[in-house]
Amino acid sequence: MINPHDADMASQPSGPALASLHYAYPTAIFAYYITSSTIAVCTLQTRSSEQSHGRRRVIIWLLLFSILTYLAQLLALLVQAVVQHTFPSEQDTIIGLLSCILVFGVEFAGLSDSPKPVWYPFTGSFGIALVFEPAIQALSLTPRPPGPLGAAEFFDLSAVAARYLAFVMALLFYFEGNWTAKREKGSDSERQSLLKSNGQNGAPNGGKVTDDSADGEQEQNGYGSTSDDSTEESADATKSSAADTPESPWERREREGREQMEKRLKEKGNWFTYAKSFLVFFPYIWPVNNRALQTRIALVGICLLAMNIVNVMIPRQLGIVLDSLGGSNDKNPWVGVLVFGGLKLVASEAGLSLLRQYLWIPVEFYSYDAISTAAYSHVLNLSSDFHDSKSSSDIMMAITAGQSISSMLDSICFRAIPMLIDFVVAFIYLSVMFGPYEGFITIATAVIFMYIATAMLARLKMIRKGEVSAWFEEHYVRQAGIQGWTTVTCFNQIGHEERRYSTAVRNRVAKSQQVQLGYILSYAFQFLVLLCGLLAGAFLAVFQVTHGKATPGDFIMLLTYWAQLVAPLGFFASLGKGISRNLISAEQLLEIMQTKPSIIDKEGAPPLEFSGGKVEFDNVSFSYDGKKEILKDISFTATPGMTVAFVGATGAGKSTILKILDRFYDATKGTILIDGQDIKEVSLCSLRTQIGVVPQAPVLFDDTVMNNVRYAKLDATDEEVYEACKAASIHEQIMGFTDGYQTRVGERGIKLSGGELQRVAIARAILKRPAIVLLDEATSAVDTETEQKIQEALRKLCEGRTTFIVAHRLSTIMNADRIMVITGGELVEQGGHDELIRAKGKYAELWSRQIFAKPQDKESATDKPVVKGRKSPHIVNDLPNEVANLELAKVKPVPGGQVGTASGESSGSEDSEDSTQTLVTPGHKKEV
Ligand SMILES: Nc1ncnc2c1ncn2[C@@H]1O[C@H](COP(=O)(O)OP(=O)(O)OP(=O)(O)O)[C@@H](O)[C@H]1O
Repeated sequence: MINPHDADMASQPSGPALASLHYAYPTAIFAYYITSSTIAVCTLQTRSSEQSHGRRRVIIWLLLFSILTYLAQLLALLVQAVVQHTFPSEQDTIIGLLSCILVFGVEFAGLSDSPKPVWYPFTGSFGIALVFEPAIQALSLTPRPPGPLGAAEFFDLSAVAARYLAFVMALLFYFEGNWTAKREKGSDSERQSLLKSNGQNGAPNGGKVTDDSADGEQEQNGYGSTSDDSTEESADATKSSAADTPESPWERREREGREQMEKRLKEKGNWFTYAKSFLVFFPYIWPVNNRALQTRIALVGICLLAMNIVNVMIPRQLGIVLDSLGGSNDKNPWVGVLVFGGLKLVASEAGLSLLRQYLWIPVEFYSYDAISTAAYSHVLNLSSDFHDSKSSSDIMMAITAGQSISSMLDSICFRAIPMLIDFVVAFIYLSVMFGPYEGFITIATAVIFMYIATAMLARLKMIRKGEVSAWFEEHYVRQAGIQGWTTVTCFNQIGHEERRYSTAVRNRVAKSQQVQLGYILSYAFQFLVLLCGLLAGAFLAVFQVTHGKATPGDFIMLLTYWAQLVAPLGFFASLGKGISRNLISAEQLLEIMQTKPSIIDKEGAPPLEFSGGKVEFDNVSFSYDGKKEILKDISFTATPGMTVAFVGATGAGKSTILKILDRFYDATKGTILIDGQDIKEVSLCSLRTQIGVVPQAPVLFDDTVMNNVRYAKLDATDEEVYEACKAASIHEQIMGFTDGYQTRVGERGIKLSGGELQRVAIARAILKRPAIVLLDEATSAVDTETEQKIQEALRKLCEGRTTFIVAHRLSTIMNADRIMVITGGELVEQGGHDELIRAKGKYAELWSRQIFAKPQDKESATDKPVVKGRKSPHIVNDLPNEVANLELAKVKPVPGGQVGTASGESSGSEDSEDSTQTLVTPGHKKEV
């Protein structure tokens, strides 16, 4: 039975003070929670929160209990209203209770989701509740006539008291948990042995697994940190399978980007300063000196604002039309429909949206153009240390990441910001139309929706990762089967490949189905949240209409507005994920843009003034990584026109000398002078203009022979190119190609033979007419005639020029003006061939080892395929028989005919440092 006094209470409207408290209470909690959580996230407190709280689970239960008390109060009020047919006049009480359920529901979800939360957003909310709850209760009882409490009043009061107690207990448990944790920490450190226990970081419990909380969350210390097999087995299957599968290149890139982002985020300390580092891109996004584009951007902004206004006007107009049809207003419905049609047109893809996109096109391409070209130019200007440390595919991916910055801005400017404005407008408009709670319901529903949608997306992450791995696996198996078709067929393994592929496809399909199911469930749940919000809003609107405070048209307006507002919410929920993915890509580009080239011109560096080409190395040392010295105190002088050959074991540092001479790297100690000028003091461009390089494995562009040769001098005439090719003894051969000089050479010059490739590279160097030539001499197996042609071409290239050769052929070494023997980065000997032989040192040793080696089997070499880009053997004895005999004559034969034995046995080990042969070097018998 309902007490007549209770009925009085139910129908009695709240006073203005109580009503405002009903409004203010959830609003204050919500505002505090959102603000403090945002601060915690932005200042990275959520990341550094390492401690799990011992009483977290109890506090979650207490919070749930409080939510249930709100629900109980709400139900009691509704039952009372239905039974007494006094549909509640206390709208502020009902909406207040609904809002409290929503707000504390969000907190409940937040607390349950994070095992190690930042606490102040929660404890602060409980504190605020402790102030508001008694105030509201006191005000609601004040106008009450004296007498015993009715059943409803008693129930209400009990619910509030129980909730109050729950909040107090939650706070007490929180402080008690903190205090216990502190005390345990203190006593642990007191009990801790002065001597560290066996490398376990002094773990006081001897490494035992501790259950540190009532939650049962385990923190593993010491020995216990080794994972238990049984636990692993029972772990989430998806997780373990994801951990087992090897990382795909895509996953690696994602992981590295994420790690990079987290690292920088930690360094910056919070999201604000982190975001500031992206200001590097500002000039590429904002057309700094372009008024026309700036005007377009301003017009786009106006379009967006206009769109926000139209978004309110459409539902409002629909309401007006409906009211005019129902007679609630005297407006002409025909005109109303026409206006409605006009507004719809403006809002459509043929209206403002068209105008906005039209205006935006040049701006969008401006930023693509600016970012892409700036990134590409920056990468090209970076030095060898950068290019040697990054894979080309990673660099290319990073350059295309410019696109993600544009799309991130697109999402933020054209979708996120307009949506936020829409919500603020909706909040204000609905608050004015239907009272503040209608607005509040809108905002609260949107926030809860996004919270839930984001949480669900995060839960789907692991399954999605599995799907991507399965997709890569499928792709890999398919590609391997098709690429290796010949092998598959030769070994009769078509059946095996078919089975392998079908397993991969089935695995991928299973994973995709899981993801799909996850999405469907997530959408269903999100829809339910929106439905709850809509019902709450509609309930309030119906209340207003039935009480004559609003028209049916307003109700229709609300429904239309609601539908319009919530439609893009799905996008908003995934915005965070999209932005973080774009940030990861942008991070990779940012890292490159922040890398400074290590080899740069000094300010106002003059050009190199060439006068002959004298090169001096003065105590030059070098290290690639700053730790291991690759070159140690190298000093020598090469006079103009001299040919210097570097010999030494593989990895001795010969090529490195050429690299620092061409300033691909700078010497870490000492100076390099060209014609008396320090190469670090002159401009890089002028230095490289004077130097011509022929690498051991030349790389050509996938272009015509003509364009490849002309690359050395872009304005060279055809005649000049022909001349260079003639000098390089390749002209005739090129003329024999199907398209002559217009023949395309294929990727990296794949369609040319080894000898042709080398001579095209030499022709290119000849066309450049360098003053100094750097040659990493190749020893590809080519036929005698080609080899002679190459030698001839090289002779023409080096004629009269200071030349440095990393020499692999005995003939080159012996013909050099000066031979430099490099061992372990040190210049151990230098001098002419005969001089060094007489010195009986390291060179004599190397030389004698090779001179007894069987010369290349030149007949069979003609048929050998040339392996391009392969490191050549250390030194090759390419001497013609007569010269070899002459050289051999320099060696005194020893009794026993050891010479003949050595030459016969060493054919396969010319470059082997370890081969032990009994050899005779000038003057003495030696074991090598
Ligand atoms: N970019 C690099 N970064 C780090 N170390 C490098 C780099 N290039 C070469 N090195 C190391 O420097 C040492 C000298 O290399 P370098 O290429 O100069 O030897 P080399 O005498 O020319 O050998 P080879 O005759 O086989 O070409 C080697 O140990 C090599 O591993």
